[in-house]
Amino acid sequence: MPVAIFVRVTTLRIAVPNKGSLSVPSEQLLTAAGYRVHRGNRELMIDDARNDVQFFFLRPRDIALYVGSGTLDAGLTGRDLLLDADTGAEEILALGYSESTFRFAARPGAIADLRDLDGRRVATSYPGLVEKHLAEHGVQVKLVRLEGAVETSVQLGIADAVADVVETGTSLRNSGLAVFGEPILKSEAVLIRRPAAELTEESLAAIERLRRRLKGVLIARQYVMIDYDCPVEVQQAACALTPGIESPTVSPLAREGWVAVRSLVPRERAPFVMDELWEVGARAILVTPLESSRL
Ligand SMILES: Nc1ncnc2c1ncn2[C@@H]1O[C@H](COP(=O)(O)OP(=O)(O)OP(=O)(O)O)[C@@H](O)[C@H]1O
Ligand SMILES: O=P(O)(O)OC[C@H]1O[C@H](OP(=O)(O)OP(=O)(O)O)[C@H](O)[C@@H]1O
Ligand SMILES: [Mg+2]
Repeated sequence: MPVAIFVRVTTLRIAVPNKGSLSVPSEQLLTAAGYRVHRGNRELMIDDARNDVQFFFLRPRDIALYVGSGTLDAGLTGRDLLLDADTGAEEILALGYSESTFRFAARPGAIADLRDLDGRRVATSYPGLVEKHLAEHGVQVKLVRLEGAVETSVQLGIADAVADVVETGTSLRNSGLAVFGEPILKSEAVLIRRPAAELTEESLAAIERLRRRLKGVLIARQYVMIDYDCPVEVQQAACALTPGIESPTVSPLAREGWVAVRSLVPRERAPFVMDELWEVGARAILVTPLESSRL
């Protein structure tokens, strides 16, 4: 007797980093955006039926491959990994974490300029990115491909220079290396999707919804809501300090000659804006964090 197997067809299949520095902040961001993405038991896939999304937990380095080939619709990865894989997947939103630069480094004084690399051995885990950059500058090197701990390769004598991720610079310093030349790239976590031409209208709309949700959380993290009361005479000066993203909301107060103002201010500016508002005569100044937004 034939057995009917019910397979749910999801609108969106999304790749999420399963380890490394992208993994925890990616899960936190998706959770804050209302997705069920927490892996209680090292699951390889989570079916978030309520949002009509399936999440696949993959190595960060492989994510651009899955998305570029159309196996998955969207994913979270690093810009450097996306460009290294060069699969046709498109960056559609910068996510603001796992920030780094990608740079050349060598023993101090050994190599000063990109052109000095000609004919030398360069170690990297990002061969695609490095080859493309060097080709654009007409420089030919012997690439040494490594999985990680790239900085150690010069000390161990298998390379003359490295091209690697730099954040604080501690790894380079500990290996007795110094950067040279211009940064190859500024990287951070990014949301990527299949080339738009390959997506159905329904999938495109679902990815746009995902993008808007993630952006809403990022904006909520960057801004706080500020509320204050002020005399009508200083309203203009106060509003100039809190212009908001579009325009502040001004409402009349029961107290004659006073208004209440509500606006968004960048989180790190909030204490300074509060001081300045007080100086112009605003009172009852309150700051509240945002959980999410849709602007
Ligand atoms: N120290 C770091 N600071 C900021 N971003 C980093 C750092 N190391 C790696 N990244 C970024 O994290 C992303 C993922 O890189 P990768 O897969 O190498 O993860 P990882 O955090 O280095 O973990 P692992 O080395 O265990 O694989 C890349 O976009 C890379 O630029
Ligand atoms: O400038 P820093 O703050 O030192 O950070 C940069 C280092 O961090 C990452 O290394 P990771 O620990 O992931 O090891 P890996 O090189 O083996 O990936 C990256 O590959 C660099 O080596
Ligand atoms: Mg690493």
